[in-house]
Amino acid sequence: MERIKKTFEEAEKRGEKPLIVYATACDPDCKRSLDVFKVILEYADIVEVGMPFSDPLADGPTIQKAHERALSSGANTCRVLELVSKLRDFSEKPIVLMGYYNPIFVYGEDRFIRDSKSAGVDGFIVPDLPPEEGLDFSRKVKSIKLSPVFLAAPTSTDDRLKLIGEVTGEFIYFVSVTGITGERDELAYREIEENIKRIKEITGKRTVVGFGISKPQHIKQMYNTPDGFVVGSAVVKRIENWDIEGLKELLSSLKAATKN
Ligand SMILES: O=P(O)(O)OC[C@@H](O)[C@@H](O)c1c[nH]c2ccccc12
Repeated sequence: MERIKKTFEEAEKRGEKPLIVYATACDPDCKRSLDVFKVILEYADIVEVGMPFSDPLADGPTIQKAHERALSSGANTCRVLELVSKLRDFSEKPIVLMGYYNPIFVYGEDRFIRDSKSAGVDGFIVPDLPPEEGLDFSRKVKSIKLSPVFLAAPTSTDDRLKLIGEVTGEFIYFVSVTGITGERDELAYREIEENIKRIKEITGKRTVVGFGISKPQHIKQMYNTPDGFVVGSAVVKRIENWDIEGLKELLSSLKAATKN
């Protein structure tokens, strides 16, 4: 939890908001993925590493294909954790693992949490683990000072947000749309800001926004309210095209937008 907290606090002091960058681990394979994440770490404040899974139900076509590429290159939980520990060798930035529950269950929940901690993971996003079912997971993760990250959606009721606030760790992830991951031209800025205000009032937790963000203007249009911005599909698209220069340009323009 420490690295994440420190990142938010330091960004706040600098008058910035953390840029959280998602990519799928081992896309297109574990070796090249290490190089991709090294590039990402030059720009991102927090890195979100996706664990490849055959049925990523919250993901749109761009990220689905990334999961497929990674799986066909032989990715599995051990290799994802190996990748994280290699990243840890040269960066102290927070690393949050995004993984569906099934592979975690198969690996063994306790073993997974323990091995993630040794690899240098700071937090977990498990999109198919609702807060009601995530109490145990949350307790275990918090007890070793890591951060469970729960999702809130535009449809979350006040009661549900209260529960989400209790089980989540350092921050909440507000999903900007009721739908799947993927780039969007425009976002419902005012509605997003109203929802995030409501979430922060009810839970007292920092709240970041993701789903659909792919341009600096998206961040600028709602700069004041969220505590951080997540970008995924736009990044994964550059990886799919193996356009590393394009990836650097994208990340540098997005990072610039997170500075006030
Ligand atoms: O791809 P987008 O629309 O930029 O959204 C971020 C998202 O990719 C990343 O946070 C993520 C990837 N898979 C997820 C599943 C659930 C929640 C979040 C995610």
